[in-house]
Amino acid sequence: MTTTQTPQQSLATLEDRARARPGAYGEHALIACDNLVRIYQSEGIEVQALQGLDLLVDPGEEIAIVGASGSGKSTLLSVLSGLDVPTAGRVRVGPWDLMGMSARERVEYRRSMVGFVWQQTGRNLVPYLSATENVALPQALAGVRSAARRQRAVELLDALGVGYCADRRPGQLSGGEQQRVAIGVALANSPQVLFADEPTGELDSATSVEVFDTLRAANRELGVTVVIVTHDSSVSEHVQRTVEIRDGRTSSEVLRRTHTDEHGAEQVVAEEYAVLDRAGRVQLPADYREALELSGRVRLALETRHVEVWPDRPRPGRHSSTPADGTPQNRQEES
Ligand SMILES: Nc1ncnc2c1ncn2[C@@H]1O[C@H](COP(=O)(O)OP(=O)(O)OP(=O)(O)O)[C@@H](O)[C@H]1O
Repeated sequence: MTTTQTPQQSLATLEDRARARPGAYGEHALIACDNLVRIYQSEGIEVQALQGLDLLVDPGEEIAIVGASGSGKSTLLSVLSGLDVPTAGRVRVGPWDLMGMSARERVEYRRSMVGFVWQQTGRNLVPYLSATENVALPQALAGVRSAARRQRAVELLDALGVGYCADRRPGQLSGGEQQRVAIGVALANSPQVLFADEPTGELDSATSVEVFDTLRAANRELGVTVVIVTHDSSVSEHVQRTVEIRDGRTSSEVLRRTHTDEHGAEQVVAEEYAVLDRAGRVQLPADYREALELSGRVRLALETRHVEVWPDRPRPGRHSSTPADGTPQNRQEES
């Protein structure tokens, strides 16, 4: 039997199908890195700094990106800040496609969409200007009128808890105060994203906590999405989400959330997740691999709600490599 569709029906069918189709990768994210590759050529040697990195950051998140030296953090930050273009992949921040920007668009992107705090305080602040004048400066470059920029500078410094520093120059501020004023400078032109590169690298741990608190205030009270890049893994105590980069790829995440127990007391729970990339690859943490001596080939078993990973170890007196303490149904056995 054949059915005939009216033009309206077929149009409705097409629309339904289009709506049911999965959206583009990361379409609701503010920052979407899709399979980013960055290859450096240095004296005939190729270095793959980013090796297919995927990362999504939602609007309003505060995240930290951590990783050992050489893992690719600075390369990723250079790409996201519009200073460098990846070799392959796609990267979008808000409406800006960072792969296809002209030089002029890059300047505009850096001026209006993103703000920066660098590790070296000298790079963030002009030494002969007061804190207020430092925060007013980027606004002047963006064409904001004098009275309005001064008012915003004062309000920003107050909101960040460093209003008392307003009339002091950087040389009259502690390292922590300088970085907190620098956060004000970064937020001067109301960017949607704040990138902080090792913002506490030159500070002791007590002062670092104050800077993290200020970044949190920027995130929670002013609604700015905050991305902190650091090699300091203790940062995960100060943010809700920590993404670890290993060998140029996102490898694991720590998520912190507040849990209320049966007595009404609030507890912070931190859970570690592995990251499954879009090709289905997952990196097992080193301590898991070492505990079970997992290496090379492993056996997978699909269970109703989880996947098991077994060492591929022969049992004494057997030819098969079925694990000694269970019989997983692997894919080969099922088919
Ligand atoms: N301009 C460049 N030319 C050649 N190789 C580079 C260049 N920049 C980075 N690399 C290499 O790319 C890899 C990733 O470097 P990257 O600086 O992104 O790592 P990182 O995690 O930021 O390290 P660190 O914490 O030490 O700054 C390293 O092997 C590095 O040597």
